Amino acid sequence: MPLQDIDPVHAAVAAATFTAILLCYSQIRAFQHNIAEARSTGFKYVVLPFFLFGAPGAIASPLLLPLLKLLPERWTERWLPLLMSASRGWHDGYGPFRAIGADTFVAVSSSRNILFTCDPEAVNHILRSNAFDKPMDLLNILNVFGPTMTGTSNQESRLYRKITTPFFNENSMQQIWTRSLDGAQAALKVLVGSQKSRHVEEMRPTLAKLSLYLVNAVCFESDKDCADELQDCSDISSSHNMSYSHAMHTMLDHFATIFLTPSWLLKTSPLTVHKKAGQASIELLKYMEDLRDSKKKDIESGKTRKGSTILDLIVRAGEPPDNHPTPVLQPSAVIGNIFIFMFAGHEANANTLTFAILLLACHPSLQQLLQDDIDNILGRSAYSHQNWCYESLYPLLSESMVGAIINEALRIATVLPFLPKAVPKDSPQSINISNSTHVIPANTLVLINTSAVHRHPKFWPEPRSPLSPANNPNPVASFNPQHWLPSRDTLSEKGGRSKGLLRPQPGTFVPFSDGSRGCLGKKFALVELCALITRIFSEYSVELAVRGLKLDADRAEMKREWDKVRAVAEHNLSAGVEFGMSLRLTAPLPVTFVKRGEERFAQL
Ligand code: HEM
Repeated sequence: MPLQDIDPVHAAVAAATFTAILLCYSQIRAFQHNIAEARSTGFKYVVLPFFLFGAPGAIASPLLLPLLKLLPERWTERWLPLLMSASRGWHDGYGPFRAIGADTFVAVSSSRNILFTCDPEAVNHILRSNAFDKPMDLLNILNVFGPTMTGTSNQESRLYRKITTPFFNENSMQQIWTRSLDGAQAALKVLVGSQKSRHVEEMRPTLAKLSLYLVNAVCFESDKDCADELQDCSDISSSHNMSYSHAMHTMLDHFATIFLTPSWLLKTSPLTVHKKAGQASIELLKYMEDLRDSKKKDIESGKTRKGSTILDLIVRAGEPPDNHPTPVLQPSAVIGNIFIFMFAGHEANANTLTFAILLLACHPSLQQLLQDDIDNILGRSAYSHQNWCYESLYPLLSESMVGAIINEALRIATVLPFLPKAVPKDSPQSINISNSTHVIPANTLVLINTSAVHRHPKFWPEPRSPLSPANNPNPVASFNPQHWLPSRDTLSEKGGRSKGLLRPQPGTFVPFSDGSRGCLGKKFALVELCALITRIFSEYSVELAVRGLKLDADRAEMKREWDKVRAVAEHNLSAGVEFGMSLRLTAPLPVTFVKRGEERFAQL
């Protein structure tokens, strides 16, 4: 038939049909191939209709997931929780593993297979083996300002770690200890003022500013006043439109928008969300460039001590060494790594501290045990934190109820519900579980589900709440710092004991990850949290805010009101928790800070 006789509509339909058949065929082939690979591992497998991870997943999820949720549950119960891992992973905890009946399994999709695991042997092996890399396609979200230690391959990240590791020495720990004690005092002034007790509607914003202030003071040489930073009243210089802290927190609140929207659109879009996100990222970039430039000047004029801060180490590595034309760090990596330390160095601390305080507010009797330990350890120096010596007190406090509470908050409110890893594209990796070897095919994505690891029923049995058994998960009912102090309360046998605190079996407690890509700031975070908790609870108790109760209310009435407020707290600490850049409480949970001795609900 001559070409001009072909009906264009028919031609288009034929082309579309052919393309659709080709697409279906290639999808079926890809599924067949990936199912065969999943079988070859010897693990159970589940088939996913889509691969909803990384940037395409983040765009498609808001449209697809609500539709998939409309399907009958019995069709979706095995795979939908896996597709919703990013938003629901913490809530579901061990649930998906229980549903599938295995601690390690493969989720098959046409584009890529995912190995999900919460098995301690597998977790320990994967985290400690350098052969498992980071999935850069998923983590490049962190490289918005330039390559970062967290968002790059093992090889590149090793260079950034080598440059910054010298900062994490005992001198820096001493500094974070002292600054945190002063910072806690400033935060208490903002939260409670000079009153004996005060309701605080939302504690997290103040604690987030405090953690950001601390990381800037110790790692980035900021000389800003803590009280000014906490109240957002530091001077904003003429070259900026937002305070530093406002820029950082707005940027983190809009991280996904910034990552997914092209920068030209952020600049020109009329949408408020784009404008806010764009302005915050521009402002934050300017702040980081200002820091870099003023450090460069100090280095040139010899005004600064070599290697004393993260800023110094990063900026020096960005300068060409004598007789060398190129620096060790590229300019974009200088800014990228300044950003990652600012972000990683405060967000997780603020969230962990918020959870720890709120969980203690729900448990007055545990708070009392904490304060007993603090009093015993501090002795007569209790009221003047200026004399609290890091070298002598930190080891004691970290092995007491203070350390137990930090570990328990890290266990329950797992800051990162997943640790992503990847099998290299060109070499399959084997893991041993219970004396069986499993070969994981090349390019498999590996998701260590830390929420399931930390709530694995075999290692961390959880009591149900008598108040609201329906809450799932139930951090309030599960909060049991005495897990960590077996000598106070003999719980189930779980591994050995390191000095005072329980040392859990390898692979059952990994809030900071582990191995060569484990958290570089682990001790920094633990020292900061220890100082803040000790300083706050040495002087104050924190109670759930029970409003409208008369001063002469009798014990029964007080108990009734308290139980009501606690049930709301249990619900909010479960349903009101979200994962964005890290796990956060987003529901309101007002508390009352009370001078010790003035508590109203301690004895109920
Ligand atoms: C409660 C506080 C903290 C928690 C729970 C925490 C947790 C983690 C986890 C789980 C990772 C591994 C992430 C992954 O594998 O994708 C990590 C990495 C990292 N953390 Fe932390 N972190 C905390 C505080 C800090 C602090 C205070 C700093 C710095 C001052 C810091 C700096 C880093 C850095 C630089 C990395 C990247 C390491 C690498 O990729 O090689 N973190 N953190």
